[in-house]
Amino acid sequence: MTQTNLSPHSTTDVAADDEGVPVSAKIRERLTAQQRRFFANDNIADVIRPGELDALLDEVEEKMQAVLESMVIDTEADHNTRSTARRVAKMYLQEVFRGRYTAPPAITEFPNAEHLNELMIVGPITVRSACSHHLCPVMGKIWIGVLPNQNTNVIGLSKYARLVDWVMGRPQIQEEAVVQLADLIMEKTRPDGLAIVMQASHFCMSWRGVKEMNSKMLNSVMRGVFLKDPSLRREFLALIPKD
Ligand SMILES: Nc1nc2c(ncn2[C@@H]2O[C@H](COP(=O)(O)OP(=O)(O)OP(=O)(O)O)[C@@H](O)[C@H]2O)c(=O)[nH]1
Repeated sequence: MTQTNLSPHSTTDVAADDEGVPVSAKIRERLTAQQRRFFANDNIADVIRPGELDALLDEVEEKMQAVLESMVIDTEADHNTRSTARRVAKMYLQEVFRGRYTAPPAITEFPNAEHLNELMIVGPITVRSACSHHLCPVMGKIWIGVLPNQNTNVIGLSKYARLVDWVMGRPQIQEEAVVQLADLIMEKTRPDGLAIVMQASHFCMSWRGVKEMNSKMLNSVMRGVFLKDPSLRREFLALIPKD
């Protein structure tokens, strides 16, 4: 049996036979072969092989450097922008868009031993995201309401924040982000009902464009009993603090 001693993120275990092919092309090829979507708000962690994230970082840095050069910025002489391409590549891949490139957070599930069936609300959970259109920040908050049943898995409170962080750490549009989050929580916990409200400021509307400083987008998604029971929906909405 052969054994490798390579670390999970070593660049040296990227196959040598396809040297010269950009790592993004290799990853795209796998996604296409699986007939998988790879939109900005899709997670592609499972097709990224050990070492490839480091190679992707180098590739994005190189392309970002070309963007700075096309913007006629003298990154050699300008000490402030000398490492900007690397910083931006790291920011995209390892920070603000890491929800595309990393596996979902581990979620510890507990059986609903006490047969809890009362409404539970968690929030506000901070949202840090970016819009798919301009890659401008989207900053906001989310409230999640869960109506469990006897078979629902109970998950730790902090795990809701981890799931929000994972879904929002991708270029998103708000309407799709809440739906992705709802699908994920439904899949993980299988409650009788789920309600999510998100409120966010879109910097593409304040920093640029119409330069509207105070408007926010508010949207919600309701699943299961929240769709059928108006009084439960009202109870959830009434319990969310208005600030
Ligand atoms: N529905 C929706 N729209 C969004 C979201 N985030 C940003 N937008 C909008 O997406 C639109 C992109 O519009 P375009 O007309 O293609 O881009 P643009 O010419 O730069 O538009 P302006 O922002 O009006 O200058 C803008 O109106 C943004 O305000 C979101 O989460 N949901």
